Amino acid sequence: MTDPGDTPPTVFVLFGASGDLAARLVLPAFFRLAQEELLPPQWQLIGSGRRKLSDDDFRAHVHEKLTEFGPKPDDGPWEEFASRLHFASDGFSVDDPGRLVEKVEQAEQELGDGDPSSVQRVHYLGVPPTAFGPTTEALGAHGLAERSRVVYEKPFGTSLESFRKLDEAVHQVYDESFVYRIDHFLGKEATQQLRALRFANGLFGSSWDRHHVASVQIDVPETLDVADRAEFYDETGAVLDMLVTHLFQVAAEIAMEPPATLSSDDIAQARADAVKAFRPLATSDVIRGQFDGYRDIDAVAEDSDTETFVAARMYVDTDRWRDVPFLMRTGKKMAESHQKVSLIMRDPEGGPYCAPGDTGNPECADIPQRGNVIRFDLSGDGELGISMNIELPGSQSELTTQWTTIPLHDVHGGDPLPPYVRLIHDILLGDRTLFTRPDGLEDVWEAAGAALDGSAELHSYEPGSWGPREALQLAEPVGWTLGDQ
Ligand SMILES: NC(=O)C1=CN([C@@H]2O[C@H](COP(=O)(O)OP(=O)(O)OC[C@H]3O[C@@H](n4cnc5c(N)ncnc54)[C@H](OP(=O)(O)O)[C@@H]3O)[C@@H](O)[C@H]2O)C=CC1
Ligand SMILES: O=C1O[C@H](COP(=O)(O)O)[C@@H](O)[C@H](O)[C@H]1O
Repeated sequence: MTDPGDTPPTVFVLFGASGDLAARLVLPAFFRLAQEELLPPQWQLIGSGRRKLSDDDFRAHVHEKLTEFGPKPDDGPWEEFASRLHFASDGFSVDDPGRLVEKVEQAEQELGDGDPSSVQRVHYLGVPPTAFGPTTEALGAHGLAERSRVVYEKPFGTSLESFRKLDEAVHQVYDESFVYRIDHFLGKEATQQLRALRFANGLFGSSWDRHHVASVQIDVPETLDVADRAEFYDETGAVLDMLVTHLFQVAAEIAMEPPATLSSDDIAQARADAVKAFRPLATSDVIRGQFDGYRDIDAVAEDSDTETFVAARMYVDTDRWRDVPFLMRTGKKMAESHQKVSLIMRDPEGGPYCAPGDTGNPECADIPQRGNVIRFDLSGDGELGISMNIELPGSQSELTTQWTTIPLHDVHGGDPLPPYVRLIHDILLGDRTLFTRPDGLEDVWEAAGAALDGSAELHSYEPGSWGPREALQLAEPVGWTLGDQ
């Protein structure tokens, strides 16, 4: 991580500071950054909300949430951290800025060492998506957009139309270079490894195409329920919550052509170009599912047809990936929780070994199915894995599949960080590499095709299963590498 020592004094405004995202992800990330000494030398955080809270009330709230979600305040430096927390009550809108403008001015007087205009502002919109537009407009109207970066949570739009409307509203106030749209899967440690493994290793870079890869799988089953956020979930569903956001961005990281450099512009451009090449999903390429019992949850409509599961088979229309299925799957209340990205390598041809059932050479010896896989585990600190077919040591002549793994927390000298810690650090330093751009997002809606247009049938599935049976057929002939293939 880059030393933040040169970062100017910073006022960080957290809209939605009393909400769930702030409690579970943003405030813990801030505290971790303080622990790692990765915050600017001079900073203050102002929570913003419609309720009335004093600074001390807010500090008590943050203490309670850190105690619940970690890192624990007792691990320090809590007192120092708490002294930099403030709260601006009474909301923030074009008509009424509440207490926010005066709180920001006060912070800038304290931080600016006689020059408040030397203080940079970061506005983090941890509010419901419907509040993105009005809050941005209010930032412009009350002069708080000056000297600032603005951060949007996902989803940034729920359709092409709402995306364009929001994008226009944001650009009325902000130049694109100051806008940071979060997709936290891009901030995961193992996602960074996709680029490193491929572009820094000739062995893998030369295999990264349709000649060597039979199928790409981005598999994110979750055992998680939705009962504690049912209202949000019933309006959103798995396609918007996960598929066209996180899974598509990871697919773009895999599918991208080599960027000219590692600059943030080149990488974001490569990712955006990859999304542009996604072929719109056809109805036969999408399986939507809903777990049995979903409609009995409070706050879920009795006749809800929101999907809690989606599997999709996408093709990327570039010469590199022609005819290689990108299989994506995610759902709630499934059998197991994983976040695994796998490149399943093609079986060898023309030699003494071949795939089971290969009729070309009746003499050849069978190799294990899906024996050669490059895998990225995005969960937790992340892990890389490669499976190979090797000769079983001993007297018998037999192949077996063996995995070799690199858990990222074991890498000597490394210090894996949770995605929100990494992303907030990048925002403070002005590095936009891991954030989405409007050109990349606009094409997402086109690619979503049948996943969003309502043409894909809704199947039911048993809680604790791997989803509807139909999703298994989607992955044939290679099959999913997880679960009951
Ligand atoms: N929770 C999560 O795990 C994740 C959330 N997100 C995204 O983060 C954002 C916030 O999510 P979450 O914290 O769960 O949501 P919440 O419903 O908890 O809302 C956050 C806060 O925003 C304020 N708020 C609510 N409605 C409005 C409004 N109309 N205008 C202004 N402020 C409002 C409320 O504070 P007050 O009443 O004090 O004003 C509330 O506490 C959303 O965009 C969500 O999609 C993204 C990934 C994960
Ligand atoms: O954004 C979201 O992501 C989580 C899964 O990601 P994790 O890294 O927090 O495990 C998902 O459960 C949630 O539904 C979705 O909104």
